[in-house]
Formats: sequence, C-alpha cells, structure tokens
Amino acid sequence: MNAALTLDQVEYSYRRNPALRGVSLQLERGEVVAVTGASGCGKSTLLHCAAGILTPDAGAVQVDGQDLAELPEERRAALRRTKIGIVLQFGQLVPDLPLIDNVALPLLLSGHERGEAHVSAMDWLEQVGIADDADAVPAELSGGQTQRAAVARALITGPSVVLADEPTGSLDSRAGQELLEVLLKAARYRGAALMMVTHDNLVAASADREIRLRDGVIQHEVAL
Ligand SMILES: Nc1ncnc2c1ncn2[C@@H]1O[C@H](COP(=O)(O)OP(=O)(O)OP(=O)(O)O)[C@@H](O)[C@H]1O
Repeated sequence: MNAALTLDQVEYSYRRNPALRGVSLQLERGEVVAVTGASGCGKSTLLHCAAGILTPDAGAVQVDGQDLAELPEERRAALRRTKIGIVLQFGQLVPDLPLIDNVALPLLLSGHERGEAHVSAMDWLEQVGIADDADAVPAELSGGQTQRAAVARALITGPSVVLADEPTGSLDSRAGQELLEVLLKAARYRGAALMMVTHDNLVAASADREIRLRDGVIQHEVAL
C-alpha cells in the first residue's frame, strides 16, 4: 500500500533564496510527525509544499500515491479538498461566513447536501469545544477559537493527510492540549497521517517521530 504522504527530494526557493534544499520523508497512515527547527529553517515552506499550496521547484509530493504535479488542476483541487486537511497559522477562515458554514465548506464544495454538511459541522464544532459559537463570524472570535474552527474544518472530510502549522499556537496550555488530542485522534483512530510544525516541546513529544530541519535540509530524525 502507498504511504499517505511522500516527499521526494523536494526543493523550493523564494526568488533565489533556497528554503528547502532536498527534503525527503514519508508518513504512513496513522503516523504523527512533528517538524521542528529554528525560525526560518523551512518548516512552513515544507508544509505548504506538502499541501500543494506551493509547487516545488524540484522533487515530488505524493498523497495516497498520487503525484500532485501530475494531476490536472481540477483533480488536484479535488484531491486537496478531500484528502488533505490543512490548519494554517493565519487567515484561513472565510471572514463573512458563520463558523458552521466555514467548517461545512469542504463538504459543501464537494457537493454534499447542506443539511447533512451542517450536522457534520456541528458535530466537529462540538469536538473542538466551540459549538456555542456556531453562528458567530470569525471577526467575533479569539485567535484560539478560530484555530479550533480551522481544525474542525481540516478534519471534516476525513482526510488521509492532516497538515498543521503551529496548531496550538494561540491557545493556553490546557486548551492547546485539548485541541492536540482532537488532532491526535484523527491520526490514531481514523488513520490519518498527521504532520505538525511546532515550536512546542509538548506537541513534539506527542508525535511518533520528530523531524528537525536546519537550513532547508533534515538535520536529524528521531523516533519518539
Ligand atoms: N513569502 C516569502 N518570500 C520570501 N522569502 C520567504 C517567504 N516565506 C519564507 N521565506 C524565507 O524562506 C525561509 C524559510 O521560511 P519558513 O517560513 O519556511 O521557515 P519556518 O521554519 O517555518 O520559520 P518560522 O518558525 O519562523 O515560522 C526563511 O529564510 C524565510 O525568510
């Protein structure tokens, strides 16, 4: 069986500045990997390449054995919508939509019926602890609440791969731990591969493996 996520010698430069200089890694279903390293070492760039937000200059990214670069744009968009759940650091919610619609969006875009999408979105809002805010728009919420909503939206399609950039960054330690549990459950019980970029040692310690980047390459990899 294919790995859930494979990066093969991925390189990426911003103009002439190399941010990734040949990174290879594989995540199996149910596996949790923490990506760590000093600020600017390329963690977010790696996550964005894995998500198909950035297209690598060289190398390949495969999700469930499908090479993102080889898919026509429409199929790549569909694969990103259904198989990849992304939690970015900032600005990923649609400002004018109530939380329930923000969370339901991936299902609505995939053609699910509205009532069914809302039931599922409500269930996820409960799991991340913000069901009471279902009708609020993002501007009415704290950074921590929007982060929880982003996690709910990332998980609603039951993705094969979940990519999270500092998922607990705006939360206090207890709320962060609770949100981390929701993400870990997606991996442990639903079989998603989970890759988290983090500066938080407790988040890193919850992973099966830590990949430490330095200057755009893997400095070392530790099984935890
Ligand atoms: N949009 C951009 N334009 C130009 N250079 C960028 C851009 N984004 C990142 N970089 C540069 O690429 C390198 C890697 O950045 P990246 O954001 O991937 O690092 P990081 O490890 O995630 O950092 P942090 O922990 O601070 O979020 C850095 O040198 C950064 O300055």
